[in-house]
Amino acid sequence: MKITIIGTGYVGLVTGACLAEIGNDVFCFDVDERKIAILNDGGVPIHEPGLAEVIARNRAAGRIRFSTDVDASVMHGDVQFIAVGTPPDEDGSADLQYVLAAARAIGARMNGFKVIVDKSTVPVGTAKRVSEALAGELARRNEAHGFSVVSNPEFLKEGAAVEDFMRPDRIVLGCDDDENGQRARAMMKQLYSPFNRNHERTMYMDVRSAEFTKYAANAMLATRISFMNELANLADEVGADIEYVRRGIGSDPRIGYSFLYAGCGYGGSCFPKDVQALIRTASEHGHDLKVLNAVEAVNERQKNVLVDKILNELGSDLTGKTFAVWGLAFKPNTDDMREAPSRPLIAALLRKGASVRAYDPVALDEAKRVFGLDLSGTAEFERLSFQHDPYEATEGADALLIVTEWKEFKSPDFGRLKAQLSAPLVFDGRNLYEPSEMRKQGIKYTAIGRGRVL
Ligand SMILES: NC(=O)C1=CN([C@@H]2O[C@H](COP(=O)(O)OP(=O)(O)OC[C@H]3O[C@@H](n4cnc5c(N)ncnc54)[C@H](O)[C@@H]3O)[C@@H](O)[C@H]2O)C=CC1
Ligand SMILES: O=C(O)[C@H]1O[C@H](OP(=O)(O)OP(=O)(O)OC[C@H]2O[C@@H](n3ccc(=O)[nH]c3=O)[C@H](O)[C@@H]2O)[C@H](O)[C@@H](O)[C@@H]1O
Repeated sequence: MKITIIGTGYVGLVTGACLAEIGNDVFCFDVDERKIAILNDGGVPIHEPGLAEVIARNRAAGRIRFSTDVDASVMHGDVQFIAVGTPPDEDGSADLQYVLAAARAIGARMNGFKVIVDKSTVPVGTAKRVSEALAGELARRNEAHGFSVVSNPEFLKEGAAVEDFMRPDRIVLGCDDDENGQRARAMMKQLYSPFNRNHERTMYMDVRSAEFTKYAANAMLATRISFMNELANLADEVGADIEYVRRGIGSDPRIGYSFLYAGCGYGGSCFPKDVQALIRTASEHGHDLKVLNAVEAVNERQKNVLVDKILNELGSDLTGKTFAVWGLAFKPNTDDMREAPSRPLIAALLRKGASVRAYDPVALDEAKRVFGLDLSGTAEFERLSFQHDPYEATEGADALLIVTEWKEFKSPDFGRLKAQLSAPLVFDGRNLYEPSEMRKQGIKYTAIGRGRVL
């Protein structure tokens, strides 16, 4: 099938590459000339395991190409995926300007039946607005081509995006009931049939329910995390260990083990913005989503939990102290720094007078860029440095802080750490180590919700 992908970010690029991998003819369009130039030079602008290989294979086979040519992109695809960003607006609602710009670009050029797929995460009612934008452009041109807008939200996780796309838990398709909607549904069914393998994973529903499903999924996952973080803070107070509690409740299949890890808060480009957007949608309909408001508030507080523990241990003036920070990306296996808990943590330490030496296996360039945007020109920025080796960061530091659970941090050389740190202090925002083992190593270890064993 001929597919156009509009927006070559995390979702668009993975969608395009994976659809090419199963034999489709894919045209990836972006307005960002820099990204397209990198892709046309054989590079990949983001770090996503396995993606470079899939792109290289399909480029060599002639099944995927990258361009900033909007006319060619609209001409190419019978199916046009909109995978542009939907960042939060000032009031927390999803900013739809890029989605609607993409819709208008299609409407201004289409010359035959098209299926337009909303892949971006968009609030209930957006497909209707996309339809109106397309119809408006067609009316302006005095042309009447058929089209249908399908909602096909994406559930992939960064760091495992290719794997998630190729082996989805489910494919949600929201289609209209009219003739064009049925035609679109048949095309989408054919497009996704290779992913269904042994049983049908595709779920058909109306467009609004599909749009809502995406927000409900992210809101539920964020809720589990904030719930566990709140209990972890209580565990610290009452002298229980949240790791035992996690295992104890996860074994109940009605609860399950996934997404029960307490930590220093959830980040990323999606949970924070999608929780906010759902709260905003609700308030537009006169509803106050009490649970989700609490989920967000708990997460905001949780991003400070490591700073609180440090101040508790070292006192409120951190002038002259140096902290090594391991892990900057919002989660492992990505270079994405959007809403990363490392950002407010490092900013707070710098504000308190400390120096920070930061290390991340892949996010250093992106970290330099975002901290430059956040802090450049300030006195604090002078006290922030980036290291290319984890032990360069810890040499002579007053404490080590762990913010992202990269695999390479799971089994460090504790002897070396202890010898390097000016005092053997580790503050772990991701509960990577066994407290009893740390005690044996002679390291003072503070984690999240592990009060009983400390
Ligand atoms: N990042 C993730 O893990 C997931 C993201 N999503 C959703 O998918 C959407 C995209 O997210 P990301 O891929 O992370 O965003 P991104 O920011 O990585 O990429 C968006 C791309 O769209 C391009 N773009 C903007 N306006 C355009 C236009 N008019 N025409 C062509 N290209 C345009 C930008 O230049 C950029 O390259 C968002 O709605 C997000 O919530 C959904 C599931 C997972
Ligand atoms: O809509 C989206 O963009 C995506 O958002 C999340 O994916 P992602 O943001 O890539 O990463 P997650 O693995 O969900 O982690 C999000 C944050 O939660 C934190 N987290 C996760 C799990 C956990 O148990 N505890 C916890 O603190 C992570 O450290 C990270 O900061 C969802 O998991 C995807 O299904 C969804 O498609």
